[in-house]
Amino acid sequence: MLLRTLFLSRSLPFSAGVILACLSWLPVSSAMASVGFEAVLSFPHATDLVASPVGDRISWVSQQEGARNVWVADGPDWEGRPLTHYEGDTGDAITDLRFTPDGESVMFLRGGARNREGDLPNPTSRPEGVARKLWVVPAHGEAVPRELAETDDFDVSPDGESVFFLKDSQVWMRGLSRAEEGGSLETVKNDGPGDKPLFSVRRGVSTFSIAPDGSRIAFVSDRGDHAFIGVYDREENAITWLEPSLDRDRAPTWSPDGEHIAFLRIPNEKRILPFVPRREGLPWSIRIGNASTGDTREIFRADAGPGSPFQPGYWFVGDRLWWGADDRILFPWEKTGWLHIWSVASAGGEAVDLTPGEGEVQYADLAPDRSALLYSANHGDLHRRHLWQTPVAGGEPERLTTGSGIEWMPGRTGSGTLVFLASAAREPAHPVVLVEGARRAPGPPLPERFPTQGLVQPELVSFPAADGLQIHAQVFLPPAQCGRGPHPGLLFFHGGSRRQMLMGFHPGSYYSNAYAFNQAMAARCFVVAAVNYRSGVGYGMEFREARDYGARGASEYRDVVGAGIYLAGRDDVDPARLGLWGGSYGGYLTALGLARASDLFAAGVDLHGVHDWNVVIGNFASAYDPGMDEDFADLAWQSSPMADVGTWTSPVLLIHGDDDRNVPFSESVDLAEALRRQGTPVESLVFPDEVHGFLLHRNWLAAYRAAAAFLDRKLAVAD
Ligand SMILES: CC(=O)N[C@@H](C)C(=O)N[C@@H](C)C(=O)N[C@@H](C)C(=O)O
Repeated sequence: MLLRTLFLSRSLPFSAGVILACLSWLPVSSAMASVGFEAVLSFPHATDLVASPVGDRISWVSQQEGARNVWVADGPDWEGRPLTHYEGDTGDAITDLRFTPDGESVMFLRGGARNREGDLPNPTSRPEGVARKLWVVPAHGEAVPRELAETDDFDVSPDGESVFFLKDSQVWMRGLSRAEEGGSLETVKNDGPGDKPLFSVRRGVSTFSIAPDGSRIAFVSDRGDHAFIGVYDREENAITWLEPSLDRDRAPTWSPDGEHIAFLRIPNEKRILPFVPRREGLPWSIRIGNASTGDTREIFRADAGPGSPFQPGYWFVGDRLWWGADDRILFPWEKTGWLHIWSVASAGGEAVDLTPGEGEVQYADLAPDRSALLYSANHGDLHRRHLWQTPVAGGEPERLTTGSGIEWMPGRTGSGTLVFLASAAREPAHPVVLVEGARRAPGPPLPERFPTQGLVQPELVSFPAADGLQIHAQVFLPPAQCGRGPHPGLLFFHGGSRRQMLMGFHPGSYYSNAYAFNQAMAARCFVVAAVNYRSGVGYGMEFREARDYGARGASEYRDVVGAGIYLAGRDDVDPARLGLWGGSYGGYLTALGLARASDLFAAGVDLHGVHDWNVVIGNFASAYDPGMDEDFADLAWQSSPMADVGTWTSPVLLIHGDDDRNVPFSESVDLAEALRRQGTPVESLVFPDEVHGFLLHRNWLAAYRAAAAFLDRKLAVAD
């Protein structure tokens, strides 16, 4: 950087230029150094927070520089401590954290999720291969994790005596016992049906749920264009189907008395494709099934229009129902154009909007006594998340948190303590316990080298897209040491696209890293704008299901242009030095911007980007055949960067892991070939056996370092 400044400063005689450049470089270098990538990515990121159903205890997963571990904290001191001690950047995800019913042990899965072909990720290319296993560790004392089974899904019986798990898409069972009082749980080898599943189902089981008394298991058997819900009775050794239909039944949810099951019934619709707007659907319904007879009855049916397609929510709400107190069934519904949680009596009747207002629920769960719903949402503060609780039959929601931070994943311990995950502009995701109204942070602490003081508070801005739609972005400004500018500008586009960047560190690890990178690029004297483009979440259904977005016309490209014009129009930005970067869907918008507007955007970094919708849609929808609807396939092609590669002249850095299950590696291979053929400068960085959202911390570090170096080379100094 210094060398380029030395020899490119035209406005002063060389000697003065040298002196000024040296002087001007030193504070900038200190700013850059104060937010180095190693340091700004050194934070612990908390996920998967769970509250013990008994007593005052929490557990969560802490991921720090690639090492992932299970932590625990106990009231009243709430001092966090690790229960596991996995070291190193191994890429082994820890998920599905769960307390045993007595709160004395924590169970979890270790190992990444399978792809559609059933392959487990192996980003370190271990020659011996990898596994995904269920572990249990005592929540106190000398915690030694014990392996229970190789599986992808599990649950513990309500009495804590048995563990049920999925293996080869069938349900297996093992007894649980403790070798000694207070010791670790272990499976009792000979308790259970030996070396075969507890029961076998044709076409297998995709999910299951154990009845409150442990005597029966409700399960979903997904059979392609339809899905059944069955109930296996352990004593009768028999399966009862809940009124089988031509639809897709899912989310079996037991009544507290174990006699009934609430479930979703969603009509199959063949031509539902991802990455295109969906505003209407064949209305879905909620039914109550008798677990003994299999008889069912409808208690709710979505109206036509908004909310007619079942919307599971993004990030955390998911495919689920809740059976609340007074037999209220709670469910997500977008009837108002905003994703809310509603409730209806299990006997049927009028549904009630529990989370009214202009905002959408991101995460929800019942309080332990089922009387109230705890949820995180962005009502009144669209660019953050805060917590509320509300009675399951409806009423005025009570706000639990406010302020400039972001809160999500609320829960209550068996003792009633409110616990949640939180972040802020300079604080990555961490667990919080509310004690007498005061926040306690069980840890782990930020490392000394984390550059808290080098981070900026992003500013919220909005600007018109090329078609006038109001678009919001967070702007990260360079520190004073960078001088007045004009500075290079950098636009960031999140992926998904059902995502939203927020006014602080993000709940998701992928975007928490991206937020940190944007902070680091501001410290390198870029003006950075993270753009919440149409088809993202947080702004309601109309914005999310924007007309003609994605493969149906790339209308979100108008937001890319609007963002470029906004940035170029800032006094502190040099319009000749605008860059783009983003991953996956954000890589798609980066590529689209460079392909269609290399005159506006001078360079870009495209991580695992989408470049041909007909390829990527086919990767998600195996039945998709471009030949079946040539008009759509042509529109999808015209909506893809590959269609406009001929006008792409600006340099690009392509970064991709070759075990990418979301966006095939070939998307970057094919784009590179097309660009090379026409002499467009293309650089690349490839990670063998790495998946879509990089599992290895070192790969994120390498990617961000390469991206920053590339953007520095192309944009940092005015020609
Ligand atoms: C079907 C669908 O929408 N899948 C998305 C979750 C998805 O994989 N989108 C990618 C194109 C993408 O953007 N992936 C990451 C970055 C994400 O945030 O999902």
